[in-house]
Amino acid sequence: MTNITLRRHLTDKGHDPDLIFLLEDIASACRSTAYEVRNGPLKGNLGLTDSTNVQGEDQKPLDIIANDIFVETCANSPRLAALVSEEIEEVVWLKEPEEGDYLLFFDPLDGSSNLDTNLSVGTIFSIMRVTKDGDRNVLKKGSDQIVAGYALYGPATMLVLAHGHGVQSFTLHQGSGIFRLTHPSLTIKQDTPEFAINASRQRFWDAPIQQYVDECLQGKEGPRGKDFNMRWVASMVAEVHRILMRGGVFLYPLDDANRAKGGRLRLLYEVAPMAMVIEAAGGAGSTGTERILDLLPSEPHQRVATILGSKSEVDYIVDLHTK
Ligand SMILES: O=P(O)(O)OC[C@H]1O[C@](O)(COP(=O)(O)O)[C@@H](O)[C@@H]1O
Ligand SMILES: [Mg+2]
Ligand SMILES: [Mg+2]
Repeated sequence: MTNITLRRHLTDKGHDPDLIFLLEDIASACRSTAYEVRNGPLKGNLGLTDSTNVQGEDQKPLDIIANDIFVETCANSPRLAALVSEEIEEVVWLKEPEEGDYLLFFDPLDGSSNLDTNLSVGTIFSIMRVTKDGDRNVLKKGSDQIVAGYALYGPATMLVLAHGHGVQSFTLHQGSGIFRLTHPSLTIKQDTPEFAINASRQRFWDAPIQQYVDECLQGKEGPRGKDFNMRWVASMVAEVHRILMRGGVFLYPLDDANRAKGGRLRLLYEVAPMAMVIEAAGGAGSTGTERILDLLPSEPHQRVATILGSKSEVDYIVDLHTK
């Protein structure tokens, strides 16, 4: 562990004090969420609530608790103009937007189907800027993000950030509650023998995904000439973190069962932030036909096909789509 705290790191990189203020609020919300997740079974916060979110998905008590923590903790950030959350249907405007103000996008609890089984979950977030006074447009490209990252609530709580200076990971020190820099420069291996996909959906996949997985499963005897390993945690934060640590590719493609909805994962607060982290670490993110960071959303909760991870593997899957 180094002695470099999150605040010191952000200050050393010369960020605007209002942005540091907002990032410290986000870190504080992640710390509180980690506490609630750890104590979920003791506080009776597992299982389901009676409510569903805007996407028609069942909400868990901790989805709502984490969302409330983020709204309460970040709403007073001086230059934060609006919040877009997976758990809130409408954009929450906090002030009249002025040029240079911030927009915060977040998935308060990602992978929440893992809560009842005590597996890793996380929070995903992204920050963009208001480009002119009075502009209430939150539908911006991923390439407009100025900071993106996630918190992983695993055996250790980690905060991973991409903010124009590579990718770093900070680990929450349980005693002091301070996030300390533990991984100063994360890069993703270009090549990987590991893929992640929910294989129970195989009958719905399009031909390029069928071919890709089929070739991986053939191993050394197949056209790829090497054996592949497979993992599926069903928690995107956990999968992306594994990919940052040891390489790999994550797929949640468009398929016959999710095509009408546009895919499974949400662009603005799940996929675009992860694509920014992955690209900043040297990886790639694509829908199969387009770079994720180039997509212009048409609504705040838009879903998108997702292929993220080691660059040569993502490129290989994109090639299969163009053939
Ligand atoms: O249950 P499935 O279909 O495997 O989907 C798992 C995916 O859904 C997610 O849980 C969606 O996120 P939420 O938990 O925020 O709804 C991802 O983290 C994960 O990759
Ligand atoms: Mg999610
Ligand atoms: Mg969620």
